[in-house]
Amino acid sequence: MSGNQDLTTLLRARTPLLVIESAEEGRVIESFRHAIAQSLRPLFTWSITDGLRRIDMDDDGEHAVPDATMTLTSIKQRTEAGVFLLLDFQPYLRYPMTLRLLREIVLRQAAAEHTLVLVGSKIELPDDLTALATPFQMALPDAQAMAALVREEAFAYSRENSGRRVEVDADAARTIVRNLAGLTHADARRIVRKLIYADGALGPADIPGLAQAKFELLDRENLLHFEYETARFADVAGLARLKRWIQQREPAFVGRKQTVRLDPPKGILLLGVQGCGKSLAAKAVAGGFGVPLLRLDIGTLYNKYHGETERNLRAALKNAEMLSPCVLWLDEIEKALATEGSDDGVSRRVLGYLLTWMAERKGKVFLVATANDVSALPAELLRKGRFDEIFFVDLPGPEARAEVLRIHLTKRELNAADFDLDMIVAASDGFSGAEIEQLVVAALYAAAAEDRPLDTWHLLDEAKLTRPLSVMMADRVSALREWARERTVPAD
Ligand SMILES: Nc1ncnc2c1ncn2[C@@H]1O[C@H](COP(=O)(O)OP(=O)(O)OP(=O)(O)O)[C@@H](O)[C@H]1O
Repeated sequence: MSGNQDLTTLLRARTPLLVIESAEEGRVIESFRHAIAQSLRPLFTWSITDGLRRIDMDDDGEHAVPDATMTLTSIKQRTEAGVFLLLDFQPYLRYPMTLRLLREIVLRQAAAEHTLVLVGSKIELPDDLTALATPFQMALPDAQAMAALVREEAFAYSRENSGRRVEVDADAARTIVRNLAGLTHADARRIVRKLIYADGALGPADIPGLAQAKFELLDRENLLHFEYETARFADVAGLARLKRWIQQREPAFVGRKQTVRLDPPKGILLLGVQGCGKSLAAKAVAGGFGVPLLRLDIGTLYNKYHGETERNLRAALKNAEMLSPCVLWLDEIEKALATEGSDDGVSRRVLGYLLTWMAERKGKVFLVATANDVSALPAELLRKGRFDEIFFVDLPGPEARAEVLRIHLTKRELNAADFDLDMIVAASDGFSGAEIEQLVVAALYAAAAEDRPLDTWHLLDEAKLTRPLSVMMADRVSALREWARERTVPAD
């Protein structure tokens, strides 16, 4: 359960034991102060430092000593039913006497209908108590509360800086408020303060920093990778159709106002020959949408957390939703989802969960799955409607090869016009983008060894020495192309 309304209901119902996992103790206490007004019961807090204190009215100064057992005994003896917030009580849950007293109070073996509330960042109950406890989740702040929090922080900055006003870009501020969703008050406040105090302004330049800070807060278990480097489409040679597809969908994905209502795009599968730019394209999709890129390596989830794959997948996808709008990249999806083999049905359950999530996800999470080996991909994943489109990323044709050369020469501060690109393009037939890049890298070493500037001949010599994958694994590549012809759309 969550929300202040629900809390009032739980107190009215005289729920005997509530468990609240939250690091925001102050907010929990405040919520109870509000909720208690209608329940007509006295409200107490207990902590090891202050003992038991009444907080809904002036304290009577009659504090029980901080000892946990004595406190519970005194609660048990009270005839007037009260609500008791036990702060950081976890360490005492290992003592038999404490547990017995808790159970007696909760089971109303005492006369009064008390409500005990365990509050702490992490609370693990013994089985006996779990059955008697009601977990309660504090409501996260809504957009209105986030906007108020941003205003408060801007005001605080101004007060501390001799009245200097924070420069606020209205559009960026709206995006910031939207992107704070999913954070607690304390975390959101920390981030906003950092953004404001960095330069006394809130503007578009703060949005990537916000995504990164939010990622660091949410993905504490390192289930996802935040890809700091997203590519620009200009860094990717070829793939014209894929680029056009993304550009057409960008307004609908980011939610820009349009005359016609378009369904937001959900995701694509990039299948293709190794080294032809699938990973690069995934990065460029995030760059094209102007949102962060998160990579989920399902294969690592299996190895890293043996026996907890499904729980972690669920947590990773939830984190991605909290970080939306974003692109979620599932790399080498076939390795994780191959349902043949003996892993006790884990991959089948993982696939099932992923398919359900794809169909029902709420946040703006655009999925980019990449795969090399179609034979290992489960048929369910390829069924119509799962992805918006399945693109095939083939070996680059002559024009795309020239572009790959231009991109990688320019990256190394060389002028592509100084080279005979036509000759190199002809000599690199069947090369992948990665192999062409390697050509440039190796030729540069050869030129450096001769102490001469790089020229066309260095590149041609290296091309002669290269045996591309498409030759070494000709059968596999042609089988993949054959398969793709009928079932996919060419990315170029
Ligand atoms: N179309 C391209 N344009 C520019 N560079 C490219 C292109 N294709 C590949 N490259 C270069 O090759 C590198 C490796 O390519 P990338 O990892 O994107 O291929 P991939 O298809 O994902 O390969 P794999 O299936 O092995 O993961 C890229 O980082 C980039 O430098």
